[in-house]
Amino acid sequence: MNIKEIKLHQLEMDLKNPFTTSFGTQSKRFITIVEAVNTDGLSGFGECVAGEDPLYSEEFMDSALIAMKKYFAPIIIQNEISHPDEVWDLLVPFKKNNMAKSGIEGAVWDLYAKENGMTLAEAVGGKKAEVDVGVSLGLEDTDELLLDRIEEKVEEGYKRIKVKIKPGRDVEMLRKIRGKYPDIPLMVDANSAYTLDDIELLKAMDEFNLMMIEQPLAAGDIVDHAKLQKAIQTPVCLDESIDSYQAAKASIELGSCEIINVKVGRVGGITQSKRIHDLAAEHNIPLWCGGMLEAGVGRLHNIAITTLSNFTLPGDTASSSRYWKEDIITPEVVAENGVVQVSDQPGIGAEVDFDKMKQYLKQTDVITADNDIDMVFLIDD
Ligand SMILES: O=C(O)CCC(=O)C1=CC=C[C@@H](O)[C@@H]1C(=O)O
Ligand SMILES: [Mg+2]
Repeated sequence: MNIKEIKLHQLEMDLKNPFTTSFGTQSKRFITIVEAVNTDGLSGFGECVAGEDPLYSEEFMDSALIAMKKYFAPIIIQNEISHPDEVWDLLVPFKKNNMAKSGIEGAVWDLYAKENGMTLAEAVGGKKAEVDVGVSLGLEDTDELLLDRIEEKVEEGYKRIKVKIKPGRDVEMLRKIRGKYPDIPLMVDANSAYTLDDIELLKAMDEFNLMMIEQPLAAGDIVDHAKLQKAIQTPVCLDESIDSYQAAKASIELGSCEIINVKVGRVGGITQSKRIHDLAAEHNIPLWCGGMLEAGVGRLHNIAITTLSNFTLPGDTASSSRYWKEDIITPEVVAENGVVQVSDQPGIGAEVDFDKMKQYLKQTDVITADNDIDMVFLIDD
């Protein structure tokens, strides 16, 4: 592959509806679209999913942008790459910054697939022609408003409903949901809002026949998650805790979860997602692909990874129109009856539409071979 420049398109996009979790409410996304251009002028696209503030994880948009600009983009341009799996090895001396790494790596994956006339799904080794999707609903001011939202999404045919919970908005809210919808595939996501002191409350959720409870305890608490999983029947699913292959391995060995939510950005990209996929498959731990309120590029990457066989549970890859008045890709992602068709076009399978993107674009930085890797340390070969 001959990558001659990397462009970092910085977007500010209004969400159609504010999204509330146990750690706060957001109504905008600041997203960087990474464009890797080869010497023939062909472009591959990735998306950096870092949050606006370091609340979901330690990474945030400004830190990720600096990491991409200062380190990761120049390194990718200045090194020979024959396959995108090599990106991880080139970046491995740099600790964490996984969402920044993944944004860059994603663009290289898309470019690689396009250079080889393959879909991104084929390039990652996926076989499915369509994937099942669910929907993730934020907290609403009242349970009644949440029930309205659920009704809408059930009617749209999503394959599972995920609702956010936090202390004070949990058991009673779930009782109302189950009262109205005794049988829908339902799961909850706590975004680390509880501790083991809440074990009786978490046990009480067993009565709701939930598909899983996602990330009830702190990200670093894989030991406590193992204790919790032994005490409750509801499968624990880890999200924030799984920030690497090693974290996945430790969590599986300790019995900290029965399900893993793979977010490509959180684990450092597609190559690491595949490693976690294979490890989980060996241990019969089912996966699903979590969302980060992505624009179209990230959404298509998520669809591609979901085509791997052990992504057996519906992911968060809902229709573009659930999030945006207008997405930046043509065609947009459309879920019909909870199913998204995987595009048969090369790479991510849709065009990044610069005309549409213009309305959101704040700035584009271009990194070329002339950009030095501005480091104090020298890295040994
Ligand atoms: O993209 C989606 O629809 C999923 C949104 C979602 O649930 C999340 C997005 C970003 C950070 C978190 O709040 C959260 C999650 O924890 O999964
Ligand atoms: Mg989550």
